[in-house]
Amino acid sequence: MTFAANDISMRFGGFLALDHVSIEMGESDLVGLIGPNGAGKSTLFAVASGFETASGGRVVFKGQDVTALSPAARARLGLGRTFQVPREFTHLSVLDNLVVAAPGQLGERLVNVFLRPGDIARQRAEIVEKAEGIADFLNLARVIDQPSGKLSGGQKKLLELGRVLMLDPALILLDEPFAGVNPVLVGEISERIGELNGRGVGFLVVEHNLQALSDLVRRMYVMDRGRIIAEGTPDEVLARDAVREAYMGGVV
Ligand SMILES: Nc1ncnc2c1ncn2[C@@H]1O[C@H](COP(=O)(O)OP(=O)(O)OP(=O)(O)O)[C@@H](O)[C@H]1O
Repeated sequence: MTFAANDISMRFGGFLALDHVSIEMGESDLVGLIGPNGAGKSTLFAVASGFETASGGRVVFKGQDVTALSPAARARLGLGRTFQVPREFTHLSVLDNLVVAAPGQLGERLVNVFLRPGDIARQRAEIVEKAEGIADFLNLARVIDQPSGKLSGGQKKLLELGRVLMLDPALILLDEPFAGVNPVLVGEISERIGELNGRGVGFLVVEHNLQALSDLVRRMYVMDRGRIIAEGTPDEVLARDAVREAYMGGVV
């Protein structure tokens, strides 16, 4: 087991956004998380990645209790996330957006700028090379010098994925990778996720495009009103009455 959210509750005032939610993922798992608006998916992501502290429960990653760790500390352990609305620096180029996402850069500490300029240059060259490799893999090489604000919606999603890949993650929490993306790029993003998964990267994917998600993942959790209401293969889960009812009274 690589990742587990155990018995997570999240209370906002009198409102219980997460009600004893548990999910588990094995190594290199590829799992979906679906549910109607307001079900609690984003809140669960926020708790899993450390952006919110749950009212109860534990988050375990690679056998370690990470419940009290910051998002950055979790990222250093290999737990990465993307956001529903991409958070790239729009005025920076694609390359620079990837470069600044690399963790632990020597040049961040002023003392190193004076004492270790050679090391900084070497590290920078390595990071640029890694960023170029990732841009190639994501089919962003053509636009690598463009300001990222000029990218299409789908390219921004790819860049967001690229920024997480700079962390060498073992597990990526992907928040709506297909939202606002044209169908051709949906296919391309799915392919890249599949390839990364084949190389051992695990994914938990929140997505409203149930067709594209069903084609991608092996297993799905369904949330409704703060609870997990179903778990299984996409076909199993989408056939269940409770799931169909949760979605607009039966129209999935
Ligand atoms: N910081 C907060 N303060 C108060 N209520 C919150 C907060 N964050 C989320 N909620 C509430 O918790 C519930 C779950 O929200 P959440 O965003 O997790 O749902 P979701 O499943 O991700 O929905 P969507 O698919 O629309 O993104 C909602 O009713 C939301 O209003």
